[in-house]
Amino acid sequence: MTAILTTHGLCKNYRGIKAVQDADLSVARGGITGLIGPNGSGKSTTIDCITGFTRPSSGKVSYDGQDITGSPSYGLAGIGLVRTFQNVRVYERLSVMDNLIVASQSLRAHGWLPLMLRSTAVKADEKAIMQEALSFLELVGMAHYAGAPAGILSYGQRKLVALAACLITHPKLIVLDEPLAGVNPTIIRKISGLIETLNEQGLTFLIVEHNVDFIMRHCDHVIVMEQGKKLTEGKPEDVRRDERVLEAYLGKRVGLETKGTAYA
Ligand SMILES: Nc1ncnc2c1ncn2[C@@H]1O[C@H](COP(=O)(O)OP(=O)(O)OP(=O)(O)O)[C@@H](O)[C@H]1O
Repeated sequence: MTAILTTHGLCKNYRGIKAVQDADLSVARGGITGLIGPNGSGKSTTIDCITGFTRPSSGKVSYDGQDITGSPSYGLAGIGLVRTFQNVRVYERLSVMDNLIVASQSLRAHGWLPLMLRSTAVKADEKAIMQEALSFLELVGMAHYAGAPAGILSYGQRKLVALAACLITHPKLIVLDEPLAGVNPTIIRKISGLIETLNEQGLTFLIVEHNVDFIMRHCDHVIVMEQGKKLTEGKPEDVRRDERVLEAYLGKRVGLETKGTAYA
């Protein structure tokens, strides 16, 4: 498989802290790549650099044949690179439907005059967006909340809406930052199923997640970070057995398969 995203020599320093050091990473187009590592190993900083939420200190990020190093996040959504957050973000006072419409509208440009006059093109566009938003809410199982304020949703439900808000931008690559953290087993199963279904439809995923069982089951490639550097990468079954990973991630005497997780 060819790479949709690569980093070369990626570094990010925060004053004295080398959060990411010389990381060469690759995400295969059409695959599900997992990024794991102990707390503080640089996973979040890496995806922040990739998705334009922080500027790398040095190194290069390439996506879909373009150099996107340091590009702001809002520009990246327009070329199909979007992400979710560990601390899920929704507009609490807007309805669930409007949350998706805002995500969609950020990519559409009608110009101020057609918008002010609510031209036929704008009205037709609005109707199409609403239909599309509803279909994505149905996909994530949240259509019955379409008219409800997003502020009433549980943490797990917000994660589903945030995923739908990504999908309405028609991404090629979605970066998921700890999609399972803090959600119940039912929503974990829902999110797992959605990732599989969307991937079968051609969507590429890069997933940062502490739930190692989930990563091993769903990813076709796993990258392991330790202390800001790439420790190793490979197929889940190889990474699972790698002594360096066991040592770095969990301590020498504990195998990855023995770590208890909420994943069912
Ligand atoms: N804004 C910041 N300012 C200073 N140091 C930071 C900042 N962000 C991250 N760091 C440091 O960079 C290192 C890597 O942090 P990062 O959050 O990327 O790790 P992580 O692997 O995502 O950890 P976790 O799994 O706990 O979320 C840590 O030592 C962290 O304290």
